[in-house]
Amino acid sequence: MAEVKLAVLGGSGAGKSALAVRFLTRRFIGEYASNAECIYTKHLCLDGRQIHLEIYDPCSQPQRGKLSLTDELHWADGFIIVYDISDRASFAFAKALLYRIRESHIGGCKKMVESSVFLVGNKQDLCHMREVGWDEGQKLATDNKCQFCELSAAEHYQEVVAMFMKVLRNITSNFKAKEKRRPSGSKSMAKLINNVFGKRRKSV
Ligand SMILES: Nc1nc2c(ncn2[C@@H]2O[C@H](COP(=O)(O)OP(=O)(O)OP(=O)(O)O)[C@@H](O)[C@H]2O)c(=O)[nH]1
Repeated sequence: MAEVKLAVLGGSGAGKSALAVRFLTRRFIGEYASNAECIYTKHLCLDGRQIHLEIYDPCSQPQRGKLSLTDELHWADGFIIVYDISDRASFAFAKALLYRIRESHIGGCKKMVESSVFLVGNKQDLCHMREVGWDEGQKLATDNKCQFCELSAAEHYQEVVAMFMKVLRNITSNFKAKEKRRPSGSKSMAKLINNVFGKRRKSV
């Protein structure tokens, strides 16, 4: 079973917990304890493939033992970067997070990292209090070559599921691409030995 680790990152109050819980339980819960980070786990079937999913939802309150951003970058296979369309500060925070992810693209090649990052403008239902335009979000995503959508964890269950499934598909296709790229050491070594000794044996 493929293990997928997804970090949902963003500014305080952007709706990280609301999005994760909405995806996992279909329910929108108004208030979450913001002093606890959690890792939700879920088994799901994606295109016929069993996935063991871990979703990391950090807490915004400074806390002893809390994962640092560097830890989060090393831990996750993919990222959902959330901002609140009615809060420009959360958009600035999302921009800084995207920069850090691009700069750190640990292990994976740049393209793979970009495809496993999804920028989400949450709280679209608060359009009367909008501070960040859709086009600003789209431009930030284009500049960072990642996917983008605006939605509302409060009102859009289907859109939330579709967004999570899209980023999970990208992550698992990255896994397959990495598998293909991995030089199968044993095979190439066996081939090398065979070529060397095989030839010699033949010539004897
Ligand atoms: N109107 C509206 N409110 C939302 C939406 N998503 C989350 N909220 C509210 O925004 C507040 C913060 O939501 P959380 O999910 O706790 O946000 P968070 O990013 O996990 O917050 P921290 O844990 O403090 O970092 C809560 O009061 C939610 O009810 C949404 O789509 N629309």
